[in-house]
Amino acid sequence: MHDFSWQRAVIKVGSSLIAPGGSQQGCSAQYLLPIAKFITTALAQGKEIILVSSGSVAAGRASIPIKHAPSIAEKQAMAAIGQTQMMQNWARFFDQPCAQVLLTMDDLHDRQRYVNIQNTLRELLAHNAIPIVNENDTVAINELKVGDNDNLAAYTAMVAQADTCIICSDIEGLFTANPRTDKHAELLTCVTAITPEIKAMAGGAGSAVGTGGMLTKIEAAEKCTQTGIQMLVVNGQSAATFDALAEGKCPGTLFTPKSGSVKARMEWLQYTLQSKGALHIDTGAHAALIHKGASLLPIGVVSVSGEFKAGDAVNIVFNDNVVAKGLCQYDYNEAATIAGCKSDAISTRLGYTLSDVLVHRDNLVIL
Ligand SMILES: Nc1ncnc2c1ncn2[C@@H]1O[C@H](COP(=O)(O)OP(=O)(O)O)[C@@H](O)[C@H]1O
Ligand SMILES: N[C@@H](CCC(=O)OP(=O)(O)O)C(=O)O
Repeated sequence: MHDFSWQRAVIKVGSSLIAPGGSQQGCSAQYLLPIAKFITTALAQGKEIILVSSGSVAAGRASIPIKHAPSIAEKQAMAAIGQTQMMQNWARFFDQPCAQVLLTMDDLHDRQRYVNIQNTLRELLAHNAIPIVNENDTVAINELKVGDNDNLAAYTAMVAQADTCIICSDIEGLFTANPRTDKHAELLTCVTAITPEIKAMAGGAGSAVGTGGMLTKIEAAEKCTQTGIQMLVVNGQSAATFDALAEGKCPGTLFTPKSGSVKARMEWLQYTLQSKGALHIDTGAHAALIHKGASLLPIGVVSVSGEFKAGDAVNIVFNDNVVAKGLCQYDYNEAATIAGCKSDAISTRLGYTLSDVLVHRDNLVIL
């Protein structure tokens, strides 16, 4: 088993674990206790977790007993019923509040909404809530869908700036071929590059309730590892899996981040992304950014220039020198309105608060 360490993880739980009885029986707690115990212990150690939970359609299916293959509208109705059941199923395992976060691809594409999701997740983690993310199946049409929760977990890990994405499935990990159809298939314990050979190993879903099978897990691994996030595929049906994970061992397949990928993100921010404006800062803010590794608060900003939207890159300027670059949480008008004000006064000035900071440390590079 390969060792791994982590601080902020997305844990994705597939439909086969939420509704193991298939379409007849709906939600079940059968596999959730070891997962919940692992999460509770990790939270107590100061780690941070975001759940991506599938299962709304599979859970809701029991309440809409139809003999034919469900239409899109019928599936959306199943999701609407099953989503609340799935949330309740999780909630009974935690003392912490469980927070429902429903997303579509459209939300992830839109810069302002992307920043909003990021801020909400950050706030939920700061208040010890457990975000439980799923696709907003009741509203998403195919064109606006991520389509499967493996890729959704990868996107969530990116938005949440997690270092790890753990995919809990009904199988040990990635095998050289689908072990349900090939008895010679062998488990790969570590994948360091997503090559065409690796992609060719992946087949489709293994159960009636699963979506995408290993194919979508490989796509997710590609997204994660390219952005500096390690990804694991493990068997969520086995309690021993979570004992191993708690000891920092990967009992399934570990996909290691592409070398230089974290640096690449910063390089992208520094060199590729064009700055759309500037935040001019005072001495105190300059010292906080350079010496304390702090985020940029509005109180340290003396003036704002340029035309930018929330989520755009801006230069951070001190004494006419560009000292840093980062993604601004607010648009130009908002930033100009709150420049110089204390974070707790943002809502008085704007009528709302999107974030306490103008540029979060995670989205900032010192030049
Ligand atoms: N190369 C492979 N290695 C492991 N599993 C594979 C492979 N190719 C296809 N699969 C199938 O992928 C299934 C897991 O994906 P899926 O059915 O979508 O479940 P989940 O609900 O966990 O996402 C396995 O049960 C297995 O049948
Ligand atoms: N959003 C869907 C899950 C789609 C999905 O990817 O399912 P799975 O392959 O079980 O992770 C639902 O909640 O039913």
